[in-house]
Amino acid sequence: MIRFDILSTFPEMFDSPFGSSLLKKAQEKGLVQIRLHNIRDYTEDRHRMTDDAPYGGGGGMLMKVEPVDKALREIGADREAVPIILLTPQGQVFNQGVAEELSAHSRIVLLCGHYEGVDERIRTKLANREISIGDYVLTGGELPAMVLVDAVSRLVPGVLGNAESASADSLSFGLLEYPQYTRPSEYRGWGVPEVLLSGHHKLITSWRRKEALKRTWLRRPDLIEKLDLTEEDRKLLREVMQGDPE
Ligand SMILES: NC(=O)c1ccc(NC2CCCC2)nc1
Repeated sequence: MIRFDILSTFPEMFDSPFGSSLLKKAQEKGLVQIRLHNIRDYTEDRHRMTDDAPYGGGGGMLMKVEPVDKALREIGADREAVPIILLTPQGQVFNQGVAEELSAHSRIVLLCGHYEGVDERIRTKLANREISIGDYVLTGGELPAMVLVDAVSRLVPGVLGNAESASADSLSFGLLEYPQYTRPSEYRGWGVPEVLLSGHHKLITSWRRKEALKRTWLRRPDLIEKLDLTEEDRKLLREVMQGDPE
């Protein structure tokens, strides 16, 4: 069971991604709980302002610290034990390893910024982690929050059917996915590799491992260095590097 508290000025953005398919089922099964908090509900001025102009001038508006602080105190997130994550391009780059690490927590708080940025005190005094989903700038932290919730939730036991168990993810083993096929075995002259139709599980497993190594080596050689390859892997990789047509 994992509980996400998401602070946002646009909570309605989360309705559809969390209202369908696996994430909806996961909530119905009580495996994942997602609570949305509208930062605007924690403003105290008449205009319910959540942003203001930056000191020192310059264009754009910044997200104010008080409403975020009041929201955090309301949900009672103990800053020591709970990851309070600000989604920001300056953060630690999110990947499968970070998703695995976060899935071990029972509670995660996500702060979604907006406008040109957030008051620095949100970063230094309220959040205790910063995560980026990649090197690009978005209008808000909501989409990164959805990505994080999706990637972490699917690792919670029971969320994925035991068939597609998350542990079988190639990225969990640091490799890209091998080619996958389903019926029909022939379509418009496009066939399926014989080995997959052979029912020979040992051959299928090594074919898949080799294809994953080949694809990773060709597309993401940076991932290869991080692997602790078995002797069998090295043999397969040598064949791949020699352009073995197999
Ligand atoms: N790459 C990212 O994960 C990311 C996160 C937040 C963001 N924009 C937000 C940050 C504060 C104001 C808008 N842009 C990009």
